[in-house]
Parts: sequence; C-alpha cells; structure tokens
Amino acid sequence: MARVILMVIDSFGIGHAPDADKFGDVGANTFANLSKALEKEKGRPIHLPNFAKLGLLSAGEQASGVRVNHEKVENVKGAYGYAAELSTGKDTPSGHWEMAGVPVLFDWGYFDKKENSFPLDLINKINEATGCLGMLGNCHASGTVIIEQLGEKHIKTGLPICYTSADSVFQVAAHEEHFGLDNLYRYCEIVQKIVGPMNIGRVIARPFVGDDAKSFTRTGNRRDYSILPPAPTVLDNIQKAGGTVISVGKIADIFAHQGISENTKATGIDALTDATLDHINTAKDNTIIFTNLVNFDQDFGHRRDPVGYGLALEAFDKRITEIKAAMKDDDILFFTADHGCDPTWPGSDHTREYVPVLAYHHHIGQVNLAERTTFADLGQTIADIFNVTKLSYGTSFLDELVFK
Ligand SMILES: O=P(O)(O)O[C@H]1O[C@H](CO)[C@@H](O)[C@H]1O
Ligand SMILES: [Mn+2]
Ligand SMILES: [Mn+2]
Repeated sequence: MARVILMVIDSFGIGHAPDADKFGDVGANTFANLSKALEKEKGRPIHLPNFAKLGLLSAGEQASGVRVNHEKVENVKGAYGYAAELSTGKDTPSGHWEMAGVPVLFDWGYFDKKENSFPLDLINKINEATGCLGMLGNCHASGTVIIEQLGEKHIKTGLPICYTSADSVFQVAAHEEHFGLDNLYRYCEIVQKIVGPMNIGRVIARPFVGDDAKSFTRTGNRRDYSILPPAPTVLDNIQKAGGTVISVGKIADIFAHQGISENTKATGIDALTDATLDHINTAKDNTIIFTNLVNFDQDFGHRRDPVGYGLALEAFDKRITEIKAAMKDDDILFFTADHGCDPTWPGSDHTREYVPVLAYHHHIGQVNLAERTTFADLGQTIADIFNVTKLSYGTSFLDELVFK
C-alpha cells in the first residue's frame, strides 16, 4: 500500500482565478510576478529545475497564459495541472479543507472595518472572560508592522495586541517574556471559544521577542486555533480505514487536530523539509505525510518580498532532489498551494488564484492534468489512492497517474 507525501507551498498561486474579480485580484500571479521581480533584481531568470521537471512552467502557462522565463526543460516527468477554488474565501483553512475534499461553501465571519474592527460588545466579552483590562490594535494590520508600532506600548501596559486582516482571523500578538507564551495561548483559547460561534475561522497566537521596536521579531511559536472542518475530510477517512495521517508544520492546527495521527512541528522551510524527510524515511505503508510550508506565505507573500520569495523557492527546489531520492517505489508525491499571496500586489493580503497541482512517482511519464475546477480533485484522488470512502466533492485523477 502506497504512501502519499503532500506538500503545500503556502500561498504559491500561479495566476488569477476565474472569480478573481470578486476579490479585486484580476492580474495577480504570485509565481509569474515574483519571478519577474527576481529576474529584474538578479539579472537572470528564476532557476527551479526540479519544479520545471515536474511541469510547473506548463501548469503556470495554462493557468495564466504567461510562461515564466526559465531555461529550457527537457522531458517533463510528472503530472501537472492548475486548480480553481470553490470555497467562498481565499484563506488558509478554506484552501486546505477544500484540498482535503471539503470546500467551505458557507460565509466566514469577517471583521470588515479597517479601524475599530472589533465591535465593543465583543471587546467587553473578551476582556471579561480573559481578565485583561483592554487590548491594543483593534484594526486591520500587517503582523510585523503592528508589533513595531505597538510592541513597546504592549510591554508598558501589559495589554495584548489584537488585529485582523481580509481573512476570517482574530490575531493576537504578545511578547513571549513580558506577556508570557502560556498566557498568550490561554488568551487565544478563550477568544476562540467566543469568536468561533461567529464563524471566525481562526484565532492566531503571534508571539514575539526583542527589546524595542527595532528589534522585535516573531518567533516560531505561532499557534492557530481553528474551528472544526464542517464535514469529514480525506484525513478522517484515511484514519477511519486504519491509515496514518502525519502532520508536519501547521496542518494539525488547520484541521483543529481532527483526522491527525501524529504531529511534528518545525520552524522554517528547511526544518519543515527535514521533518518531512525524516517521516519519508521512517513512515510505514498506508500513511499520508502532509506538510505545510507556511514561510512562503508568512515571510515573503504577506511581507510583499518577491525576491525573497523567489530565492526561497530556488532553495526549496534543490531539496526536491532529496525528497525524490527518499521516496519508495510506490510512493506518490504532490505539491500544491492553498491560495495566492502575490508579493507584488497592493496591500498585504492573500490573492485569489489558481494553485498548481503537481504529482510525481518514480514510474510516471509526462501527464497534463489541465484545469481542475476544485482543489477537492486532489482530496478525491488521495481517497482513491488509499481506497477509502469517497468525498462529496472532487473528481479523482488517479487513473491519469499511470505507473509505467
Ligand atoms: O500579517 P500577518 O500577521 O503575518 O498575518 C497574516 O497571516 C494571516 C494568516 O495567513 C493572514 O490573515 C494575514 O493577516
Ligand atoms: Mn495559507
Ligand atoms: Mn497567509
């Protein structure tokens, strides 16, 4: 029985989605625009030989009509396609749940107002339940900018910094030593119980360290408190049938720990890749290793750093060689993304984009999976691979991944 390795390059969109106009994202293209920026800065095209060999350039070209400038690739060996999202939002839980077979068709709750984002009665409820006397922030913000602006005041007053974004999130930044990590986690757990029933997708703890505005930095101790997926996902179905679901990175948090057998945390793309490799080297048959590479989104997409994004992709591309070498004969590897976050786009939010769907096993040829109308095609394919209960959404493309 095969093992599946599913790696999510968080925010790696490859061209605006058919409904991007509803999000103000027509023209967004994370992959093409960061590649252009990198080429301009470095005077050479982006270099992603492993991704190119898997068919990423063709996936991007089909999704957007633009072929990213790259040295020629001989003989693609892999299956490549591009998927649109059915879910109403362009956020992380929607993207992950949909790729696991459960699109989010209800409307998330949002805090739309850019200033005074949280209503007064909500603030009062949170203060009462947490015992905190108030909160700083209460606005839409970039997480790194707001700790620079309010971090010193936070240390002085002891009040948490609460903020949101275009996503369905309530984020809480607090100093690991002054406020305390456990105190921050406790605060977020309480807030989650209050905002969960408002359909707010996640409360996110954003701990940071440092002495002053200039030196504040966020740590790897981020924690996401999510509501439960609205229906059983492919992870639940695999588990129910006796298989093992290994989470690497924030997958377990995103699924509110539902359908997860084991959970390995790591900070940074390399450490997350190392952890994935460890599992590939040791996991038994009938296992899915599901990894989220959050840093592409968190460190480069939201930070609007296209060159940093490109360099990080190039570094990760090198590691695909190790991943392929560690795979057993009947293992299947997938790369995809959960939404876009074009680092050249105005603002600091996600962008509504097609995501790549790339598949590889040692005996695959060149397969064009073309357009997939939902990320759930991936989940349905995985359900098919494990021969477990089918999902309500998605069309399996397992038949196209023929072993030669
Ligand atoms: O700016 P930071 O704190 O990284 O927050 C970003 O991260 C959240 C989760 O992806 C998004 O909703 C966006 O607000
Ligand atoms: Mn994401
Ligand atoms: Mn994000």
